[in-house]
Amino acid sequence: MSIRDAVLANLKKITDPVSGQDIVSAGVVRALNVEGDTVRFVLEIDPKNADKMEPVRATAEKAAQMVDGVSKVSAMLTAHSDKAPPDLKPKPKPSQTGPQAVPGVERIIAVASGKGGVGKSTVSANLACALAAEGRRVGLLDADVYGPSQPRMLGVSGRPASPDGKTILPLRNHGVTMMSMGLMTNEGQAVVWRGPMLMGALQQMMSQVQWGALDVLIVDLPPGTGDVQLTLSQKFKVDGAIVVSTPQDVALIDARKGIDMFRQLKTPIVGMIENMSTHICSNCGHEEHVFGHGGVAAEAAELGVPLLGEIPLHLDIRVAADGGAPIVVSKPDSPQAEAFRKIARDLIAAGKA
Ligand SMILES: Nc1ncnc2c1ncn2[C@@H]1O[C@H](COP(=O)(O)OP(=O)(O)OP(=O)(O)O)[C@@H](O)[C@H]1O
Repeated sequence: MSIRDAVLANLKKITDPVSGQDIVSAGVVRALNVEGDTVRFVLEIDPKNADKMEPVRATAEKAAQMVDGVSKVSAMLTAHSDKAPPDLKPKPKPSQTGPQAVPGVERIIAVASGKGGVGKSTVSANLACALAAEGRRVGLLDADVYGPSQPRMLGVSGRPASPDGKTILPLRNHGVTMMSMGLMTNEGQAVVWRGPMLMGALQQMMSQVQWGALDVLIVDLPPGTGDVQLTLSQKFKVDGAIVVSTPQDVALIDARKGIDMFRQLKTPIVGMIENMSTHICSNCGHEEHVFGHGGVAAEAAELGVPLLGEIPLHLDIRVAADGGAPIVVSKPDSPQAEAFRKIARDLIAAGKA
């Protein structure tokens, strides 16, 4: 186990007195940095809890110190307000054209799929939580207006507040700051989203939601190659796209269309993920390939894009997502969670997330 993983494992044993979760899952541990035998991290807290959190800081420092190979630890408390992170967005100049960065957001990664139902939202939720567990500041925008699923997957309910009528306060769980376009409409009300409306809503999500400072904003796109994909890539500087596919031919044909679209839009392709790869029976351990296996690896090789990982088809992944705590949070040590966590670690190591 690396020093970083061992430190994270020790920090996970400490409870955040505010949320009741462990301090890593609660997103309190930030900017964990290991250099040789020196470990540094910050605990991001609401300033009004400073007194309560000082003993937690001292315990966290000791916990990191216990790890073999660590000789120096620096843990600091930094102020953060869950309710209203500082608005880091200067008003855009009217003369600005072309794709823009979102101030305060270091990178935007789009998660796309050619075909619906291949597990794009499940992958987005697990990647977001896995990156947060590694200490990254992560935002997740559910841009799937036709079937928003992130509130359920991340276990958040309620509607986002807008105290001043201008800014929108996102929701937060498992260390991930989340906003869903589906939450902007009335529950149970079918909405026909037309192109201009979608464009307006997406821009509103980027510029009016108080994301705070983020290392990475993951955008869970609707399936296919429609208006949301176009608007996102044309209006905002998208640093990379991940295309999720199952191994079947029908899904792969659509995944190829997705990759073509991003290439035309000049959005760098981070890679492909095969979801619902091998299935291992939870009763007998028998391995079978429900949708085939390796189809995405072959397609990725043909298209010249990296294969980021293969996620097994496993009942626990669905049950966890339906239960509001993705598998990387509810069973972080399972092989299923490890498949997601490895992708997250590789993305960080490659400077992509
Ligand atoms: N690896 C997996 N193992 C088991 N179940 C999975 C896996 N990936 C996704 N699922 C399940 O498949 C269903 C569809 O997944 P999900 O909603 O993530 O797909 P999607 O591609 O985002 O769909 P849509 O196109 O409708 O937005 C969900 O019930 C989810 O829990």
